[in-house]
This record gives sequence, C-alpha cells and structure tokens, in this order.
Amino acid sequence: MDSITQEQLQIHWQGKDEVKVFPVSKTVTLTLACTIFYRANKAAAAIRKELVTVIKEKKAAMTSGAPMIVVTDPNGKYMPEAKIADKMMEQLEISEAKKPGELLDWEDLLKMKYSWNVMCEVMRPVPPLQGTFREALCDLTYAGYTIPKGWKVYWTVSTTKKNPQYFSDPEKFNPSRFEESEAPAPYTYVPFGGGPRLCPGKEYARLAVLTFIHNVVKRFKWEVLIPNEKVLGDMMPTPEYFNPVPYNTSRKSTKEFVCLKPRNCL
Ligand code: HEM
Repeated sequence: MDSITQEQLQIHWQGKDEVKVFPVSKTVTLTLACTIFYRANKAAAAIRKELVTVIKEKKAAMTSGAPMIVVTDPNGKYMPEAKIADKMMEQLEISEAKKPGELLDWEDLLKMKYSWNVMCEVMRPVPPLQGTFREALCDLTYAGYTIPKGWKVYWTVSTTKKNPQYFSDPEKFNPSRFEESEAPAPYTYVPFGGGPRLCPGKEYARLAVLTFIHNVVKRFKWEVLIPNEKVLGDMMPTPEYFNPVPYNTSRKSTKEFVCLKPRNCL
C-alpha cells in the first residue's frame, strides 16, 4: 500500500502548485484496490486450500470427542496504547524512524492512533455510507411501530451523530473523543455498520487511509483554497465542486475551485 501510494503521489502531486484532491484521491484508491485485489485473489486460493485442511482436522477431532477450539475476538485488543506525547508529531516520528526508502509496516500503522481518531471524527458528521437496507424476518414492534414480516427497513449511520448524550459538544471537531478511554458507547458510532454484517473492508479501509494520510503529511504542507466548501449527498458524500449536478451555477474558473494548494515539499 505504501509503495503504491507513494508512487501515485509522485505522479499526481509532486511539484504541482495546486491539486484537485478529490479525483486524485479516487485514482489512488482505485489503483490501490486493483493491485491489492489481484494479489488477494491469488492469496485467497492458497488460504482456501489451507482452510480445507483445517476443517478436515477439526471434523476429525470432533468425531473423536475432542473439544472445539474457541477463538476469541481480537477486535480492539491491540497492545496497550502508548501515550502519545505530541499528537501532531505522530506521523513525522514514524517517518523519522524509517531508513530512506523503507516502507511502512503493520507496527507503524498500529502507532497511528491519533490519525485514525481524526479519520473517525471526519466520518462522524459525514459518513461515507449513509445506511443500508434490512428485511424484517418476522413481525416486530419497535418504538411503538409495527413492522410486518418481509418489510424493508433502512438503518442509518448518522442518527446518533449529533446526540450530546453520546457525543459531548457534538458540533466541535474533536478527534480525542475517540481515544480508548472515551470511546463511544457500542452502536452509537457505526460508520462501518455493526453486528454480523459489519463491513468486512473496515481494516482494509483503515490501512489505505492511514497510508494515504502518512504520505501526504510527510511530503506536503498545504492550505485550503475553498475554506467552507459544501459536501453534497451524492451516492457518496462529494465536495460541491466535483458534484456532477451544477448546484452552484455561479462557479467561475476551474482554478478557483481546486481544494488544496501544496506548499514546500518536506
Ligand atoms: C471508509 C470506507 C468504508 C466504509 C465507511 C464502509 C461502510 C460500510 C457499511 C456501513 C456497511 C454496511 C454494514 C451493515 O449492513 O451492517 C458496509 C458493508 C460492506 N462493505 Fe464496507 N465500508 C468501507 C470500505 C469497504 C471496503 C474497502 C470494502 C472492500 C474491500 C468493503 C466491503 C463491504 C462489503 C462486502 C459489505 C457487505 C457486508 C455484508 O452485507 O455482509 N467496504 N460497509
């Protein structure tokens, strides 16, 4: 992920005075996904083969009366969180510990706690996915409403996002609210869904986003060219300028609407 992200930033960002962040981010994401998925397909074949052997062993063990292996959920049970002395320096510290050309590894990504908190806080007001459908498997009553079997229900990600009961001072951008000691109560913050249908791409997305943030922070300083640009609800949240629907008919030249202006490559 790191080498592909670096290569993409080199192609699309390096040496430019202004960049259109939204399309470039999409290109980086797609290039990353295509490359990784190709390798993942090959790996999946090998894993499947391995799993068949494990299943056979388990079946044999069960028929011989041996107890089943109990697997604990490792979610959130990483090494104890190290105190981040200076959160703003998180990415640079990781970068400085690397030899020239050395790529990020899993341990580096585990250290990027504050960056992930920032990402979580970004997804709180504007979740990438607004919600999805479910089908009622039986008649049920919820909050005084009867939902007959077979009806489609739509659950939303954002219902709780501004509820002060769950997010104190909800209008404030505060990544620290996601620190482990203050983590939101279960099911109050669900950008990746929850329960058995939890997004299986969650970890992949986390790695891709952190690798992207690391490389941008490491290599560029920038200033925002459209300070209060609206984010519009397309299928996905889309910055107003890149939305195909001409909401803002008073747009002027393209140059006035690029998002970031990288300065002084580090
Ligand atoms: C920031 C990025 C992402 C967000 C916010 C996100 C969010 C979600 C949400 C809210 C759901 C619905 C969960 C539910 O129905 O309870 C979902 C499902 C799903 N996501 Fe993601 N997702 C992201 C990235 C990805 C990626 C990168 C992949 C693939 C590599 C992926 C694959 C899936 C799949 C296959 C499902 C359907 C799971 C099921 O119905 O059992 N997602 N995602």
